[in-house]
Amino acid sequence: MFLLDWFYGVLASLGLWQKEAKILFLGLDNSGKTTLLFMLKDERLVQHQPTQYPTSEELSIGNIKFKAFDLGGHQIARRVWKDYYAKLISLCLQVAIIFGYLSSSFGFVELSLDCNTKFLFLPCLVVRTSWNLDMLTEQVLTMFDWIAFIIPVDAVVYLVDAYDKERFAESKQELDALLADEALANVPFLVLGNKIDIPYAASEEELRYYLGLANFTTGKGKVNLEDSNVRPLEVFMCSIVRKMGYGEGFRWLSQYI
Ligand SMILES: Nc1nc2c(ncn2[C@@H]2O[C@H](COP(=O)(O)OP(=O)(O)OP(=O)(O)O)[C@@H](O)[C@H]2O)c(=O)[nH]1
Ligand SMILES: [Mg+2]
Repeated sequence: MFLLDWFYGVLASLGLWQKEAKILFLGLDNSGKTTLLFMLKDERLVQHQPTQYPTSEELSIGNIKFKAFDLGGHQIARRVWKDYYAKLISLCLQVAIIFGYLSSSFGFVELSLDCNTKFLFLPCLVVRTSWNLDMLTEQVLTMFDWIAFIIPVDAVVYLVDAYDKERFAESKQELDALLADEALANVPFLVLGNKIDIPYAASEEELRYYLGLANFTTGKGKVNLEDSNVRPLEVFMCSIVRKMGYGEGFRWLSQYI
């Protein structure tokens, strides 16, 4: 009961109570994505190795669902960011191959189709002879993973290490690419300037300036953007290790999810 109250408290305080959301945590390596994910999950500070593979955490109690995807921020991981919000074509191929495998396994192709159509199913027949049951199971599981991933993204939380000024240009480049991507058009962006506990970390104004967001943020507090066709975008400064700042950011974000 205590645990339930606690979870309810954390999610309610972040404005995520009774919401079902898919949120991507993006940002350069070392910006604090995994630290934030686990802070939200366990309210504990844990030292993590750099994330090598995409991970997701789902907090679900009653009708609260909050699924966060941490895709890692190093160079190679960044290449798959796009995959995780636009895997539709690959998924269609995957479904076609599995359908082909199953239909050819049941003799459907041999029995009911004419010669020309059978030719189209040739790749499926090749797959059938080269796959075993384990491979099929693996493909089906992968397919379910992908289905989870292509469910449209509700929000992006983009983390920036506010102390690492030398990497602001690199971070801006990645952020610009995300903001320009059609697949994420109109998706709300919460930009978190993290690590403000470190002396000489950038101020909010500096960060807005270096990320080129000075004239693009849409306003803190309750701002109704429903009819304006403007993407909600705002910068909040935070320190995950001190548990400060990101709560306001999530509360702001929750009004657009
Ligand atoms: N001082 C300070 N350090 C932080 C803060 N948040 C995270 N860190 C540290 O920053 C480092 C990187 O944190 P991670 O959460 O692993 O970063 P990441 O974005 O997941 O990095 P990749 O997995 O490589 O993409 C760790 O040493 C954290 O302890 C913060 O608020 N303040
Ligand atoms: Mg990580």
